[in-house]
Amino acid sequence: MLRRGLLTKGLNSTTTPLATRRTSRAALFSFPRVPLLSISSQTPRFLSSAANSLTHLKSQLSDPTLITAAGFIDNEFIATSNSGKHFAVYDPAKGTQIAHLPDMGIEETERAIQSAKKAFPAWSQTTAKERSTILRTWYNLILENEQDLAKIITWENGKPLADALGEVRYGASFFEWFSEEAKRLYGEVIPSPNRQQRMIAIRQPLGVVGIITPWNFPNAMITRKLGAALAVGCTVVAKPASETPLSAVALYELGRRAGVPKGVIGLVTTHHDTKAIGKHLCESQDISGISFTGSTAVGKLLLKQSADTVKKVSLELGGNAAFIVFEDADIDKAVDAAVLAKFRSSGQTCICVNRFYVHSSIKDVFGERLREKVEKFRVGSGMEADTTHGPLINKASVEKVRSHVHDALDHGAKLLVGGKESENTHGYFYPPTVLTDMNDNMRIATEETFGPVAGIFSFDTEEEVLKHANNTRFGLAGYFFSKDVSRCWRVAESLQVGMVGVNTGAISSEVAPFGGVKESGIGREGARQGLDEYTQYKYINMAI
Ligand SMILES: NC(=O)c1ccc[n+]([C@@H]2O[C@H](COP(=O)([O-])OP(=O)(O)OC[C@H]3O[C@@H](n4cnc5c(N)ncnc54)[C@H](O)[C@@H]3O)[C@@H](O)[C@H]2O)c1
Ligand SMILES: O=CCCC(=O)O
Repeated sequence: MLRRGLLTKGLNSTTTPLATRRTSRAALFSFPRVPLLSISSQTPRFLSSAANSLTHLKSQLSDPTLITAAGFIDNEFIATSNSGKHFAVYDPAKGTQIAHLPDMGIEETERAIQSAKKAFPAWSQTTAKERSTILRTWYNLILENEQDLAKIITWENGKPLADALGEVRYGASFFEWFSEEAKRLYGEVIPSPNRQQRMIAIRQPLGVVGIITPWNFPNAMITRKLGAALAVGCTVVAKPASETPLSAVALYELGRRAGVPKGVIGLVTTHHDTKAIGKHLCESQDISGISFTGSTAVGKLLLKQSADTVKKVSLELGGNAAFIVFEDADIDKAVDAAVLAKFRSSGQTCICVNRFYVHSSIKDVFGERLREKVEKFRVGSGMEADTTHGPLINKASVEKVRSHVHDALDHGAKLLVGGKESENTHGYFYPPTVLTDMNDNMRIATEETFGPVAGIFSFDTEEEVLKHANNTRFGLAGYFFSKDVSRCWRVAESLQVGMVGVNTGAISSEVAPFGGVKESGIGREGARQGLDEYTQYKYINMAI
């Protein structure tokens, strides 16, 4: 399952570091080694090492101009911050620095806001067809550059190249979808109760919106928001995660080429000033809406910070998905879906399963078949062709996953596979792990692990499992397997979540409303509902 420098102690131990054991293909993507230092200890020599890495990355692309270590304000790439500070971006498969981006602050954010504010009147008055054409052109450019965009995702996020390519296409699908939906922003003609009045409701763009995105889908989480915002005529100031800003910059370069007018899209890159910039976006009277994807804790903070200016806030937050396998399920299909729904992006998606509930009569066979599948995973650098699962994003993520596994074992869980880390890896890896005999006293029962750990709980009745599945403040996604049609309706309607997969582990699509209930969020992305987050109704009463 684990290989090269990642081999698990006790399974197949080795002392050779990953970096020295690359395949020839992977060697194409190896970077000069740069010592790990904290950002505050950066020196010019240090910056130049990262610049070398960046030059090396560029040389691997068909179009090197897609990578720029810069933010984007007023249609210009800005490579230095006002403070002169930079922050580092790491390759999570090696733990080495690959780029330094300008660590922007309030001043640059305000400049981006003012630029977007200035651009709003003209952009909001373009026709739907004009906006649609620009989005469609941008979509085509993304597909033309999909291989390069995928490499950039893998470099900074770590996911396997094939998954990164999947993300690029998924991300592009939001531009395609919203280029079409732009033309269908229909209002309503309301049958008037008064013969002397005619009533209509039109839909108008909010204005300038602030967008904050996470690192787990560095491309698609931006396009899902940008596509909808631009389609209705909003202008945008976006702040990508500091772990993965290069994907955002590459998208912006393609947006510039697609003809997005000056000021319509701004991009502020930051690490140190993340909190201050988030607060500034929320409190600015020139920002009319906030759209955030990330953790529930930060989402709550942004919601509070937006209260004083009464902003429309759209939140796509954390989850704690249950995956229920009833006694009448097709077990093989359930196991295949479990692999996808749990281990996609090494467990780092918001809709990843956090708790498996398997009927007690099939718990052992389900666990055994899942173990067999997981043992076949190939964990390693996302750049290597046979890698099925990449690293986690950073050290803190590995520590959280480790603590969840230790906590489960301390409370009586049994390890079916994984759980033992290599001492020889340079990146942020955790071995895909399956635990059984889980119980409610374990942290995994209530906290989102956001990593490659499947914990199997057992149950006996439908009533009991629904109670457990819904016993959480999260409500993003839920999955279940059953062949009983009545039960399928019953359970789908009873799960307290925004999205349900019935006999499937793959639910994401640009045409479907993505979002959660309870503390998993407010609002929907994708689908026609995705436009609602960026528009408001205006009622017009016309006396005749
Ligand atoms: N519901 C969804 O669609 C969805 C999608 C992806 C990720 N997520 C959730 O995101 C979490 C993982 O992502 P993460 O660790 O990057 O989340 P995070 O909340 O730490 O970061 C998300 C973004 O918010 C920024 N940020 C952090 N603190 C901030 C602050 N005080 N003010 C303003 N911005 C701030 C980060 O820089 C990043 O850009 C998980 O909980 C996952 O479930 C949800
Ligand atoms: O991580 C959250 C988004 C995942 C998806 O859109 O499928």
